[in-house]
This record gives sequence, C-alpha cells and structure tokens, in this order.
Amino acid sequence: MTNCELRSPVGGPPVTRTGARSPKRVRLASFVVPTPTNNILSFMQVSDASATSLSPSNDAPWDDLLEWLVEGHGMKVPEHICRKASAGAGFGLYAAKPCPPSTSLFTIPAKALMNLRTLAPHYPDASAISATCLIALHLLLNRPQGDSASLDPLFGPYISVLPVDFSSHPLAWLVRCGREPPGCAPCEEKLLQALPPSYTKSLSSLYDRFLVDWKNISKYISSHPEALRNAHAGSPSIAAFQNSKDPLIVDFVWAWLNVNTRCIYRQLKASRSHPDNLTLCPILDFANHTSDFSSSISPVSSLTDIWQAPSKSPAGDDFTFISSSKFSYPEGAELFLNYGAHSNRTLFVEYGFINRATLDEILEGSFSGEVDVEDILQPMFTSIGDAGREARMILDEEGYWGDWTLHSCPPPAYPSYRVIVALRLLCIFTAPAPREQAIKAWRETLLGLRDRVSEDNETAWRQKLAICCRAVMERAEIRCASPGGNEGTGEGAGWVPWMWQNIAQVWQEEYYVAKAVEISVMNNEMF
Ligand SMILES: C[S@@+](CC[C@H](N)C(=O)[O-])C[C@H]1O[C@@H](n2cnc3c(N)ncnc32)[C@H](O)[C@@H]1O
Repeated sequence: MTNCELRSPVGGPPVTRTGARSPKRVRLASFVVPTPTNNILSFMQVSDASATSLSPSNDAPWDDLLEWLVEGHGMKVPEHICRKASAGAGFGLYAAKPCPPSTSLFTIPAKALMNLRTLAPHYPDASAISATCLIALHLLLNRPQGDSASLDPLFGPYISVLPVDFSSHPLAWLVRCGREPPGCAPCEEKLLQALPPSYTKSLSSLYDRFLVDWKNISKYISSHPEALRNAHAGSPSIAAFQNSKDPLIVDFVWAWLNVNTRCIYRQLKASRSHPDNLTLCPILDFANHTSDFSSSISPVSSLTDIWQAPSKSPAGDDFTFISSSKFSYPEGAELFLNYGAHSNRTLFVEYGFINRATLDEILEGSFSGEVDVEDILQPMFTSIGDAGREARMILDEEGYWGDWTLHSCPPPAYPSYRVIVALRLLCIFTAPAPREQAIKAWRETLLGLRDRVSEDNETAWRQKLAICCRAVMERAEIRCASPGGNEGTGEGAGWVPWMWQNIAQVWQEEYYVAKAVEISVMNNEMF
C-alpha cells in the first residue's frame, strides 16, 4: 500500500463517501491518458509544460475533486498532499512527498471556494441571509442522494467528497432525539445524558444557533421560492422549509454541520470581524486539528490580509496554504491545521471530538485542561438568598457573572480571573463584616488599584475555591466509576465506543483539573 492509498476510515467520524465516481464526469480528451489496468483517473496536463501528473489514488471522489479543481478551475496539481484515513478522525490530509518547512502545498482558485461571493450570484436577494445560511442552503439543495454524486453544476465534485453523515456529532443526536417520535438510537440518548452540565449547556446554545439559522432560511425561502431552482437533490417543497418537524431538518443538520465544522475564516467583507467572512475551502477542509499551532498548515497572506481590505475581484483571491514553517514532514506524515485554542468543551460541541490527553499530561500541566464551574458556583450565590441576588447584580453590572473556568496549564493549575473576582465578591456577601467598604475595595481590585480585598477575604475565597474543586471531583468520580453507557455491550455503530472513550476522558479531565487546582490552593500558590 502506498502512503496515499485509500483505506476506509476507522474509529471516529466523519464518514466520507468512498464509492463510485461521478457518472457525469466529462473528461477533456487532450488531458486524459486512460490507464489500461484500471478505469480510475490518470491524466497528464499536456498543455502545460510545468504540470505534473495527477496519479490515481484509488479514491474516486477525491480524484473527481482534483480533476474538477485542476481541469475546471486551473489549479496547479497539488503534488505534496493526498487524503487518507486518520485513526479516530475520519480522513486527514497527508504528505504525499517530503515537505520541508514552509512547503507550498496547494492554491485553491477563488471560484472553487464556496462562500458568499461565489454563491450570491446564483441566489435572489442573497444579502437577506447570512453566509452560514447561504452555504448551508446550497449544500442542502445539492446533497448527494444515496451513493450517487452531487448533481450540483457549480460545486458537485466538491459536495460529493464531503462527509456523508454526521451521526457521531452531538448536535445530530440532539436534533434526532428532539423529534416526535424520537428519531435517535437509545445509545445517543445515553450519550447526551452522560455529558457534564457545561457541555450540555454549550450544546444547547449550538442547537439554538442551528434553529435560528433554520428559521432564517425558512423565512428566506418563503419570500424567495425561486431560490429552490438551485435544488439538484430532489425538490424540497416550500412547505418543508416552513415546518420544523419536517424530515428536511435532518438533512439540514448535515448541511449546517458541514459549514460549522469545515469553514475557515476568509475576509470577504470590509469589516474584518464581519460574521460572513468565512468560506468552505476544498482540500484544506480535510486537515484535522492539532492543538500545536507551530506544526499547523497556514494560509499565505494575500493582499487582502496585508491591506486588511477585501479583494475587489468578484470571487475574491485564490487561497494558498503552506506547511509549518518550523517542521519538516516525511512522506506519509499527517498534516494538521490548528482550529484555534479551543477547550475540549468547544471542540466536542462544535466539532464532535476532543483532544486526547493522558492523566499525567493533565496533572503535570503539559495538556491545556479546562473545567467550566458555572453550574457549581451559581448555587453558591443562590443559596444565600437576597445577598446572593445582590452579589449577582453587581457581577452582572461589571460583566463578571458566569463563564467561570479552572485551568491546568500553564502550571501551577489555576482558577480564571473571573472565578477569583466572583468568589471574592461572594465572600464579602457571606462575611459578617459591613459590606460597603469591602465592595469598594473589591471594585478597586478590578481597577488594578489594589491586589486583594483583605487578608480575610483572600483566605475565604481560596477556601470556597477548594470546596468548588471538591464538588467537581466528587461528581466526576461518580461518572468515571459509571459513565452511564453501554460501553462494553457493543451497542451502536462503530463510532459509539470511540465516543464513550471521549466522554470518559472528559470526566477525567474534570476530575484532574479540579484536583490540580485544589493542590495549588493547598500549596498556597499565588494566582
Ligand atoms: C475540517 S474536518 C477535517 C476532515 C475530516 N476528518 C473528514 O474526514 O472529512 C473537521 C472534522 O474532522 C474531525 N477531526 C478533526 N480533527 C480531529 C482530531 N484531532 N481528532 C479527531 N477528530 C478530528 C472532526 O469530526 C471534525 O468535525
């Protein structure tokens, strides 16, 4: 097997089409040299002296994608990369040749990027919906049916290479379990119930975002039914868009998650922070995440980045990517992308996976473990009645209510500054001493005018922090002993045992990060 030969993905998600090639392929005769031994793509770009061969990879949808990019959009043959299965992560991008630091990996022509600029000309009044909605709608209207390729004349070969389903993603469980009658497997319900409260809360926010987008698309379709002429995947009716109980919403999960898990930032609007600055980028979107930024693939700065102004050309600029500037990669090495400095909670909820770590890595602080303790601290406020409500009002006014986290890295493990601020105030409200002076002193700590409220307050909040750590540990201990699943029974698809391992690690992370912070408190570490 060569380094780029296709294997079926094993373990985790996503599931990607590996079947037959598109029946609609049109080959340009002068480009194609069919091999006698197989019917898989093999062609020389004879019209271009600098071109190299695009050799068959036994991965038909991928070959179709490359053919579309090279023949249809004039992309230079990407010699350094290929996709193949990555254990526990679906497919990944791999080095097809040795890659010294800063190797130019590939350039995606602007017209092959799926975003606001390339889709808007095909939709009426496209500015009425967000880029996320527009891309998701286009995917929905062109979802491949069964084993067939997407029939979309614009992006068909790209859509055909996207994951066929997102059954291992927690949003998919939530949407299916919320339908009547529940459309999810019993193991999915159990997985949802086994999550830490902060994961459940973040997942619920993701679900809200998903529903808002669905509602906006429904509104858009009812005002612009002619947008449905872009449909090449059956013909969804206008009524299907108006009914959140219609099965179409399950297809929309597929479309929306493709956008949410695969889009990359791309400045297309005048404002750098505009939420529509995103694009689906073929090839790049097969790069899996690394938490190590220095080993990440990165985009080459374009004029857009340098001038911080969007490209004036209608489709935008081409998009070039290079390998890490620090490391060399041998042939066969996986090439990763850094998705951002995300906690495991964010990775799990948004992308459906977590960074794996050993217990030693969490305890030593070499792994960036994080625990959200909002659901433990909030009751500490509510349990003191009016005083707690007043304290909450003050924290709200100052912008410090909620989003309270503990961290293992860099060592020594520590509470976030927001936790310290909240606990200091809580201890003012639970102390017998008059509050007015203490609250003034607390405000001064926020302004950097003093470093503590008082010695007593310092001792008190550290004790409360230790109590909070204990509460996290006790809850996690119960969950680690009995995660609540059918781990050993083999129930569910291949990804289910993998997901139970993720959830087991999530609880271990809760336990050991809290333990590491408790140790820091006992060691009198200064935070
Ligand atoms: C941009 S796609 C990357 C390509 C993807 N693996 C595929 O087969 O299409 C992002 C998705 O890949 C998976 N993924 C990415 N990085 C991962 C990692 N480090 N571990 C496990 N899964 C990962 C997750 O399912 C995530 O939602």
